[in-house]
Amino acid sequence: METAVTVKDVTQVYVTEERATLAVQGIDFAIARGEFVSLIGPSGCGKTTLLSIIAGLIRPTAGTVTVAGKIVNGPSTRVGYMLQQDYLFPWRTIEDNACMGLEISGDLTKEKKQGVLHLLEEMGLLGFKDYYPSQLSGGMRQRVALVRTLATEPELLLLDEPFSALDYQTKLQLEDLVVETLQAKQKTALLVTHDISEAIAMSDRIIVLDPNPGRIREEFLIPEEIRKSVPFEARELPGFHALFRMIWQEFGGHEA
Ligand SMILES: Nc1ncnc2c1ncn2[C@@H]1O[C@H](COP(=O)(O)OP(=O)(O)OP(=O)(O)O)[C@@H](O)[C@H]1O
Repeated sequence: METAVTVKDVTQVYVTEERATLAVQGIDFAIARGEFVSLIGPSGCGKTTLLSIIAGLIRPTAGTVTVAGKIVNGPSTRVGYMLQQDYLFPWRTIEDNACMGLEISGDLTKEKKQGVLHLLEEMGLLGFKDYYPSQLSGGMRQRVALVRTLATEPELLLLDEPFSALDYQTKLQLEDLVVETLQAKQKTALLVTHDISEAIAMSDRIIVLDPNPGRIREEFLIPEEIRKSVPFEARELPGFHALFRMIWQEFGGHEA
């Protein structure tokens, strides 16, 4: 299987005037092309730190990351980032917001713009292309953020709790849409979430981190019957509940 991402012996120490914090230590994992991996673990175990390192936003104190065989040493269009907040510009239309990533990378050709319109259509947003963000619901705005992220055709999508600000029903709908879209486009994804159900329903594999310092504690491979179902239906399978209980017990029934 082709490797899309390698994280090799990554350690991050944050140094401030008051203290040095060992945020993550000796993190090693790889993600295959087209694989969907979730990172879960207690607050402060270094999930966002790891995503920021993989995105090239911060340089690790030690270790290396590669995406599509190239060492990450700064932000690049090979990596797309989707966050809890949509960060749409209120004064730009939906179409113009969706084109932002391409505009910033100086890549907004006629064909690429056509691609954005196609993505908006796939997300059921084409009829809203001339609207402004304030005229859309939270779920629709997150779909625009997804279009903006996919428009630059990244090799890897980093998803940092992109559904946590949405109501439960919208969150379930968006989970299905994201999984179906990423599978159809054979995209590689790394999701950070506090929601164990979301991680099981969406992923091929879950990496559990321990805090102080952040280290890999355990990995769970998601059984095929769950992987083959869309997240909403996966939640109904008996194997889903067994896995949920197992991971829940790993956390001692505490917050993930
Ligand atoms: N810029 C920074 N400067 C100093 N310390 C930091 C910085 N960013 C994170 N940390 C520390 O590094 C550790 C890991 O933080 P990080 O935000 O990566 O964890 P997390 O697992 O994403 O947390 P949460 O689930 O609460 O979002 C924490 O102890 C945090 O206080």
